[in-house]
Amino acid sequence: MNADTHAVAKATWRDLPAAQQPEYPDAEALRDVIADLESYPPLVFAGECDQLRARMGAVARGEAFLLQGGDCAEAFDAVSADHIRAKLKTLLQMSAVLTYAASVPVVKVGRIAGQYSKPRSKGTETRDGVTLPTYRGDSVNGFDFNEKARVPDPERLKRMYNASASTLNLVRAFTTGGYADLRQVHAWNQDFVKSSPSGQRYEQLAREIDNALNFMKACGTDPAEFRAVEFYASHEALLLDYEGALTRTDSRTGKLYDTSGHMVWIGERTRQLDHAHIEFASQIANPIGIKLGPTTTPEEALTYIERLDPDREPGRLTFIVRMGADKVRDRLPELVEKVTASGATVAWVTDPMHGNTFEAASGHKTRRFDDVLDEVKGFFEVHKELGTHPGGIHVELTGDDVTECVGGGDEIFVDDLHQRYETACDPRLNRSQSLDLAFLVAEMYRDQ
Ligand SMILES: O=C[C@H](O)[C@H](O)COP(=O)(O)O
Ligand SMILES: C=C(OP(=O)(O)O)C(=O)O
Repeated sequence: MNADTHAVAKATWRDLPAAQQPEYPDAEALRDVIADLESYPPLVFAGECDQLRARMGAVARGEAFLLQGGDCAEAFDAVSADHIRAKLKTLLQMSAVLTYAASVPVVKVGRIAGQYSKPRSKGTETRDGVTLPTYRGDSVNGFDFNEKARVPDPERLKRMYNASASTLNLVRAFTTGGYADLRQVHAWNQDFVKSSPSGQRYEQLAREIDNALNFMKACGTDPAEFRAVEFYASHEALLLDYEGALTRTDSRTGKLYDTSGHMVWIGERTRQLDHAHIEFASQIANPIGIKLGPTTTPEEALTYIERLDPDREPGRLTFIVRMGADKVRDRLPELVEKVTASGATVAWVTDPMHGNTFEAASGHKTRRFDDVLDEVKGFFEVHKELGTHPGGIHVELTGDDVTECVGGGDEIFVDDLHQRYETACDPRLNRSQSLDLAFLVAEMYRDQ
């Protein structure tokens, strides 16, 4: 990166309308924070973003599978070794199962170290006759329902930077320092299979993985890949003040990179073609995701390709489809057909969470495990029918035993939701539901 002055000279997105941005009461305080952020070191190196683009290229070509997952909204008070370890452990366990079943490399990407900002459906929230600005993530305002907490505070952008830096530091230590050893991860999976009520169903697959590992051990094979894993960080590029301040010119290539994370995505609520988020994404060289909801037209999808992947580089662009279990089989085929016919090679990934949210009678936002699974099934069916590659899954999950989504092998009932409902925004799969999903997706992948 260039040395001291990191500010991007021509930020073409700044003059365009941007949805979902906080209204800060003190513009000067915001300017000061942005100046500080611009002086901070990058959180990731541009070369790592290039490496992930190459890995995503393999996903787009059908030679690898993406596992992208983590919290809906990270929280500053959850930046602890226990939370980070549990989340990472769950992702590693899922990835071990998927790697074996898919027989292709699994690209591991966390919704982590930057996922602190939330787009919301409503600008305000009313409780007992009191109306306040909605909570927009710890990077913007406080979760507590009082006037002071809900005022957007630019100092929180610096806290997001620091929280992301310490999370990334621990993730790098865990993934390269021995914690992610495949034999250890497999032993955790064996424990899950033994102790989970639905575990018997997965015994066969777990035994096959065990045999494969024993065979390699007997052959004297002990590859370095068993002891460390490549793991990348991603988040929604929502707050353009923050993302812009961390966007730097790479001294090797002269290109711009958003150094707040390896991969960033543009959400369903901010993907307007003539708005700032798409323009921002078009300027940076990171691998980019775009969430595609059920109203996405093939023309829009083709325009995203024109704008974001003009060089048609596999790995540059990932379409993260979140249509809902009831719509994916109807709406996805036309998109995949037209994109494929255009000659572009994008990665297709399913987000089976965001189209399947509903409010339980208790008032908790929740999702049914069966709907999540059904959307993944629909996504696989569409790709099977069209002869294209179901490139991966993007899920909201936690390593903790929360009760936020209903169903799963270790079944959570609607009446259980209140017991450990801890998400700051949308409901996440808990550890056992996440592992159930991995085993079930592994079975689907094999059938494919
Ligand atoms: O995570 C996605 C969105 O931020 C979330 O679904 C918005 O939730 P809301 O509809 O309660 O605002
Ligand atoms: C806001 C999100 O999703 P979407 O843009 O698909 O609603 C998200 O993934 O956090």
